[in-house]
Amino acid sequence: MKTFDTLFAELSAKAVDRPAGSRTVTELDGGVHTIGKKLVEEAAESWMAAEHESPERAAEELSQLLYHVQVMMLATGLTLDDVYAHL
Ligand SMILES: N=c1c2ncn([C@@H]3O[C@H](COP(=O)(O)OP(=O)(O)OP(=O)(O)O)[C@@H](O)[C@H]3O)c2ncn1[C@@H]1O[C@H](COP(=O)(O)O)[C@@H](O)[C@H]1O
Repeated sequence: MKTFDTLFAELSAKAVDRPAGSRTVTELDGGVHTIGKKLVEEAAESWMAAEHESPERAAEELSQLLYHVQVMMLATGLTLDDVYAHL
C-alpha cells in the first residue's frame, strides 16, 4: 500500500522524468492557479462525502485531496520536510 511519503517520491520522479500520459505532469504544467482550484474541489468533495455519503466515499475523496496536496507541493518547490516542519 502506498503511503504519503512513497507517493511523494513517485510524483517527484514523474515531475523530473515527465513520462507520457502522466496526470501529474499535466497538472504541473497547468500551474499553481489550476492546481489550487483542483485542491479546493477535492476538499469540498471530501467534505460532502463525509457529511452526506459514507466513510468509504470520504476515504476515496480524501485520497484525491492528498494527491493534489502533493501536486501543489511539487508546483511550489516544497519538500516533505518543508511541510513536516510545521506539524
Ligand atoms: N493518487 C493519484 C490520484 N488521485 C487523484 N488523481 C487524479 O485526480 C482526479 C480526481 O479528480 P476527479 O475524480 O474529480 O476527476 P475528474 O473531475 O473526473 O477529472 P478532471 O475533470 O479533473 O480531469 C482523478 O481522476 C485522477 O486523475 C490521481 N492521479 C494519480 N494518482 C497517483 O499518482 C501516481 C502518478 O500518476 P500519473 O502522474 O498519472 O502517472 C500514480 O500512483 C497514481 O495512482
